[in-house]
Amino acid sequence: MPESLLDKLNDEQRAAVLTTDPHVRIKAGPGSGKTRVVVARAWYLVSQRGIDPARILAITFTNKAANELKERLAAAGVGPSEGEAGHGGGGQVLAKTFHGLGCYFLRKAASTTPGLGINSRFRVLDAEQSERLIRRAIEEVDLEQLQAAGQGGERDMKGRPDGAASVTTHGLATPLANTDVLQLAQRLADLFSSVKTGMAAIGFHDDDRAIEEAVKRGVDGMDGSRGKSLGDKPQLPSRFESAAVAARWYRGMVQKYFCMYRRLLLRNNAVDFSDLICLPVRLLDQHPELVAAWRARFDHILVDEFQDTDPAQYKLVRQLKGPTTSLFVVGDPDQAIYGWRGAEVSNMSIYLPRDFPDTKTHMLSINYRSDPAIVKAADRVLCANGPSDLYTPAVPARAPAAGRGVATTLHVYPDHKDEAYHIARLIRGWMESGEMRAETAAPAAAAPLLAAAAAATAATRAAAGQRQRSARAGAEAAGEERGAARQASGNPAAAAPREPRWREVAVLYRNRDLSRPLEEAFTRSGIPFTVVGGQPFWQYKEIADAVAYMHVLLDPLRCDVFLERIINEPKRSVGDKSLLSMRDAARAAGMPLSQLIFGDCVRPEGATPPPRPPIEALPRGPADLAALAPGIGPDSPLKAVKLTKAAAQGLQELRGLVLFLRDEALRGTRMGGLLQACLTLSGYEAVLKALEVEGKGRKLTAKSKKDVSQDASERLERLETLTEFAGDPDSWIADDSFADDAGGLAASAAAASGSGGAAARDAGLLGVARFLEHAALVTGELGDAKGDRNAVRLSTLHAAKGLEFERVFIVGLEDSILPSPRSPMDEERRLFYVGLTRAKDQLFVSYCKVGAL
Ligand SMILES: Nc1ncnc2c1ncn2[C@@H]1O[C@H](COP(=O)(O)OP(=O)(O)OP(=O)(O)O)[C@@H](O)[C@H]1O
Repeated sequence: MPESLLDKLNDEQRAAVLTTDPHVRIKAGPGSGKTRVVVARAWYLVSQRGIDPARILAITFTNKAANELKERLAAAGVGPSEGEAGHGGGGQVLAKTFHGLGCYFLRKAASTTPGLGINSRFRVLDAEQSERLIRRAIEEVDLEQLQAAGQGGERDMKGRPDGAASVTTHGLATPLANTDVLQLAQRLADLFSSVKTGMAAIGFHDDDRAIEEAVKRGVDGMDGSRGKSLGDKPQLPSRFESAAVAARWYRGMVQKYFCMYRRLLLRNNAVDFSDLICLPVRLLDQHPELVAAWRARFDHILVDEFQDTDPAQYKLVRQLKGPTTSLFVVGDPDQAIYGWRGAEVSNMSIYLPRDFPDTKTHMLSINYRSDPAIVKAADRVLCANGPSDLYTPAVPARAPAAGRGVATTLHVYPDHKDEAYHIARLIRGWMESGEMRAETAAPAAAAPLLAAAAAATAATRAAAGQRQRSARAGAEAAGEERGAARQASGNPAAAAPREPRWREVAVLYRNRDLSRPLEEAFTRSGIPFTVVGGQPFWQYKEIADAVAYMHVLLDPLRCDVFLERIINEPKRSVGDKSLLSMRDAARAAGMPLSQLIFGDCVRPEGATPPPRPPIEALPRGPADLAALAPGIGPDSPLKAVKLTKAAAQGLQELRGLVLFLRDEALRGTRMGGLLQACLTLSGYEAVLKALEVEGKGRKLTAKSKKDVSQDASERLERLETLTEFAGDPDSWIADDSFADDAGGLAASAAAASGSGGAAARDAGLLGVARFLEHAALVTGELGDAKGDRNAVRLSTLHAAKGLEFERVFIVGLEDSILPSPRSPMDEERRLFYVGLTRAKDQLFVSYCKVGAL
């Protein structure tokens, strides 16, 4: 393989790979072999130029791309072999996403750099967790303002005067319902991210002036270029005399929320996704010794999908790049589709050649993927964006496909239901006619497997909430397979059907809403499908709850955002009123809520836990837990909190649970075991099991058609998937940032394993920390957990980036949908271009006369 790697490149690709220029920019059109070039470059540097692999840093945009890169490097002999931790030590290329790299950097830096406010066991909050914390920040600011205004008395859950949720500022009270807090938090999440990125990019990190300025820029940026307006913001007081005053007020509030949010992050020993880039940038700005150490580490930095970098990411690359480090970036400005989240295509088109004037540009223009008609159609869409320096017309490598019909067609339908129905019919037709079936018949023994595959597809669909219907459809599909096979021949050996290639078909759309009619039509037609970019697995409530329990277990004294999530989940009588009283007590005592609750009962990290009780004394459920924790001491501020008897009992059970599980972790119990024990002992599983039995025939809500029992069994299924996953560390430890420096966790895990032996990689608190890091870093990318099922892909255009399919449908080409009025037209064209160029053989684009769903 290694010798032939260069032989597999075309002239353009080879010239790029073999370059000796220090700064190289590769403009790679769709289907032109970007990944092939990055892999070949790393291989070439190591095997032909004798570079130590550990002196190469490869940065990708998604975990999927990072994994693919690592696999291909391993296959080419320059990556970690199977089972090895890919941490870049021991002569391995360090291949990370930007966020993975930031996390790796911060874990190392947090233990040696004072003043960061987090330790090296910091946790990474995913988008949903950050939003939760922002909601808490809004509530805290609100409360501070109320207290400053001298308003007390009865309060609701958020500490506001009962029944009158309000944001009070400068004497102006504005009704702000809980739904508005939710909305505001969503908007602030985007805004805070752009504020942080802005501050990092210009090198202002901490002082109030810098924050004020960055907030102003962020707010103004949202108003203009991102298509949102101040008027969009929830419940702006109507009595401001002018828009300018309203804007000033809003900025002032945003700044307060921002500062409070940062305080809460530290209190939770947490960073959010933007921090993973912005904190390393800040540390490198402020600590020249870190810059020197990191720059000395790499001779070569390779960056994939460079067009999607934001200003802070680009700055990080420059900070890590020493004067003699070579920079090799690959990207396609014509596929830049993330402007809405801060990506700057100018990093590739303008700033790189400006910052490194000797930058050499290579063009990869040969498209190996698509039929020439598709290449031509896509190019025409792009040309409408006007001239660009880095544009070269794509050259199709393939000849037009013979006998496959027209490569590109436009369809018009009356409405989206009809559109979905016709697409389903077409796809079924292809499979039934044998046109899209595997070339060779599956071996006879595989027939049951085929049925299993169809049923498995249906079962996976169940995870998205359509279990019974899909299962029926899957079973029908499988039945049809068997029927067709029986008919085909009386010979049992020849009865094996050729497998339909469902996975080679994709339906792409601009908005997620458009998947609904498609899902319905496909379910009715028995077409196995998977929704990419649907609800990510990690964001299902029960999964997020289980993860929150593990966070509490890992760091029980700094975990408020997770503790509040599970304090009454499952119900243990610790309701809103109790929580509010405890929050007050914690505030008065100047400590986090988590410390108030667990401060006197959990053992610190390095402590030796008592021996495990004999089997008969082990707890079996919530009722056994209370006795495990010591009673609340007379000096504890918790003692003064007035709780009902039931709430006090519930709290004591939670204390017992956390103490027990943490002791188990300190004894070296492995991650999968801890998770299972938590779900059993907390009663979480039992509650769902009871609902599964008792909820038959009851609807979840008046509106929802879903049955309580069905919902419970789907949740249980997902929890089962999670525990299985947790019990298989190879699937989540490959690339964690604890590899070199576990901040004491490795030592405690080793100690826990006893007799000086090496602890399992997933043992104890280190195992928990590794698991949680994986969960946080992949959380946004897991719409379609594995992506390897044989099913039609339903996907947003954004989520289809980097993928390819034989036949692609792009639906909903209507003015209000694609192009979206909320995004600049040139970016919408690029998005369309990305969609078009996913197709290898056939492309179907459609719009409806009545666009509304
Ligand atoms: N030199 C080559 N000879 C033959 N096939 C090639 C060559 N280079 C790339 N390919 C094939 O072209 C296809 C597209 O490559 P790849 O997926 O790397 O494209 P890409 O540049 O990442 O595309 P996009 O940006 O559209 O996602 C792959 O199937 C790949 O194997």
